[in-house]
Amino acid sequence: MTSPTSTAPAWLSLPTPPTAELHLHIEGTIEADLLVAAAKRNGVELPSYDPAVLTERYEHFADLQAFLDVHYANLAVLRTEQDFYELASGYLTRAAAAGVRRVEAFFDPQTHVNHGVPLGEVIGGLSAAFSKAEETHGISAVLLLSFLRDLGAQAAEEIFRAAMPYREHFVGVALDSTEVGYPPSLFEKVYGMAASEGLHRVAHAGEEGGPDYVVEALDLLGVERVDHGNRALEDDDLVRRLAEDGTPLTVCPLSNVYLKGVPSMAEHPLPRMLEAGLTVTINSDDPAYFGGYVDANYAAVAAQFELSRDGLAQLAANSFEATFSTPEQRTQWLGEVEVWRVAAS
Ligand SMILES: Nc1ncnc2[nH]cnc12
Ligand SMILES: [Zn+2]
Repeated sequence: MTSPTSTAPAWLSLPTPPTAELHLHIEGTIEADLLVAAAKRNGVELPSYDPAVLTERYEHFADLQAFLDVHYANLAVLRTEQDFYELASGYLTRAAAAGVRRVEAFFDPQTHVNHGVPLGEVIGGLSAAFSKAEETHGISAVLLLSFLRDLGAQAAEEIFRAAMPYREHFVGVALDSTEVGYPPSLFEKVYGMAASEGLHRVAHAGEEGGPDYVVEALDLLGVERVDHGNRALEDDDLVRRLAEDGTPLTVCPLSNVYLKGVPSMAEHPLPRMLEAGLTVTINSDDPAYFGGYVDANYAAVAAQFELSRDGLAQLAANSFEATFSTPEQRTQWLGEVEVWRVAAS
């Protein structure tokens, strides 16, 4: 994997710009130490209890599905409200060190409910950590309830109804898991239900699915951001539309390399996205699996594409502009980016 080298410009040694993280699966932050500890205390079998053996597998995913198979198997270790609290607290501690000021994180309730964990324990643990993130870590943190597309539309509607008693604990809905074969059109009804509840809407599209998946997410689900969106580049009209509308893409560079969406960081479409005038944001997706947190993603693209400090500050500003936050919060964070940009010169 690409990492900053000794030939990197001096300003790269400065911390990552203050940033928002808008494409982060909270379950994808499960580091091997929590994985092993939770497995032991909950009596869940793992293929190994050696963190080095467990994480060695993460270097060799053939594609998205190969990752998801390992990821979902690992998540069987999470059983109690305390497990979810520790998961979220661990992430927030690492995110604060990586420069994150705002996180809008996905959680996949269906995974846990299907493991027999009550929904209230999942949401209780995550939201307990998130609601004190500002005080503890200086991070504004909110949740997006994500539907597993491969479980289908009916299951999505069921979990959505079940989550309504916890409505105040999440600000939007999302769509993730196996993409190809599960187009956004299947989820039009549940996204309509979410819109009626005043929830924000985002969806993974164009990670492995074609540009038609991105068009459907925009037209049928009414998404305000596209998660990944890489394959939108195959459709010039779509690229023009995304650029004109300023629709943010939550791009995950290291994830794309680890899951073979791109053959190498050198071939990542980020420069083409920027040239096309797309509103790109940088994110970590599942950082426990893909070589690092959001700072590692900034560092990887900065080193690979020799981004200027202004370029990095623009990516950070895009991330804050793309948040579901208040104008006052955005003004505050954009000011912090400007301070970073000037200090980095
Ligand atoms: N990159 C990704 N794409 C789709 N679903 C996911 N779930 C966790 N990470 C994912
Ligand atoms: Zn993702």
